[in-house]
Amino acid sequence: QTGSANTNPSDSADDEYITNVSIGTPAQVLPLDFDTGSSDLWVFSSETPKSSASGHVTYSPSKSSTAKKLSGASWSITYGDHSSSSGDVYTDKVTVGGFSVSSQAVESATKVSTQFVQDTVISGLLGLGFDVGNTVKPRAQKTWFSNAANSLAQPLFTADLKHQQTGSYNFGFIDTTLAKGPIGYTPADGSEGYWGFTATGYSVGGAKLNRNSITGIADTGTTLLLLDDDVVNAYYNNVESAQYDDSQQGVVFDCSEDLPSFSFGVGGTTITIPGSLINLTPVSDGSSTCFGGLQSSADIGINIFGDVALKAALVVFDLGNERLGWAQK
Ligand SMILES: O=C(CNCCc1c[nH]c2ccccc12)Nc1scc(-c2ccccc2)c1C(=O)NCc1ccccc1
Repeated sequence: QTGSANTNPSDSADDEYITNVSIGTPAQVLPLDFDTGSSDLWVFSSETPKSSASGHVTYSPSKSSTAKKLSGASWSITYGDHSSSSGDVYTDKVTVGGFSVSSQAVESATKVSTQFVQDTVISGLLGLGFDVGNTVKPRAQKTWFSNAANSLAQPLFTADLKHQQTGSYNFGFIDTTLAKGPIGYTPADGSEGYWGFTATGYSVGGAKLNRNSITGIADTGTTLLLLDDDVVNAYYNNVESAQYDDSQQGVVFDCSEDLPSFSFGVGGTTITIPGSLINLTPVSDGSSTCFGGLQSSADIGINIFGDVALKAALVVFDLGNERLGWAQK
């Protein structure tokens, strides 16, 4: 058994990726942000204040014959950017890419922060992190993938995110035709709920990889590639017009710059992010100043290989073998 779902960038900056999910009977289709950096499946619902839910597709458990209230359960999540949501919990049938989980915890939002209220292209998140990261109390719930894993042909999924094109999340199989290079595997550390791993070194502009390892997480729910200052400086020292912009809270440069590539070693293979993927977007419409896709992780305390890095690879999230696979695209 397998599943395969298309995923699309939400806007011209590839800020997030939208995947349609069917919940309940009859199916209610919601656009969700699949997030390997968290472990809750939460949605805008009939219980979300009308003013907050305006413009969003919502889930109505009362309209689903298979919905059941999970009595006494609640959830509350806050992300590093201080966005947050909370609410109560139902179980219902959830289908992703043609594969169904009959009794999935669907976390209904009774409160959502402004950031999510304004982000009307998504109706919530589908966490693909490890179950230990789930916020439901008094008993943590399993992610959709964790519930599906034992019935899938293989207990793994792949992410194939693309710049301004349709990509895919595949469950239970690896479509190697999506990759150009071999898959390099490395152990995954799920103890914090994230898909943690260590890159063995990095290089700028196609030079030979150094041996400075980088430990971080593979996070489809974060837009940027967030790394230590010494790595970020080594990269932008090659970009003539690069400078830190206080108002933008990041490094910006002339949009006309020919950016160098950034490579990292993982599982015996090398993943190269073309410079074009690091030129993320103009700081505002029509501006000739662009915002970098590589930024500092200094004030975060964790390195995040977000969408900017993931777009360069086919990434295998292999729960069965507790490992991550990376292949150049
Ligand atoms: O939370 C996730 C994955 N889900 C994101 C869902 C989401 C959070 N706003 C959203 C808004 C829209 C859609 C999805 C999301 N990843 C991790 S691990 C550590 C941090 C972190 C910890 C401390 C400080 C900073 C980050 C984050 C983080 O906050 N990333 C988002 C971000 C990272 C940097 C800048 C902005 C956001």
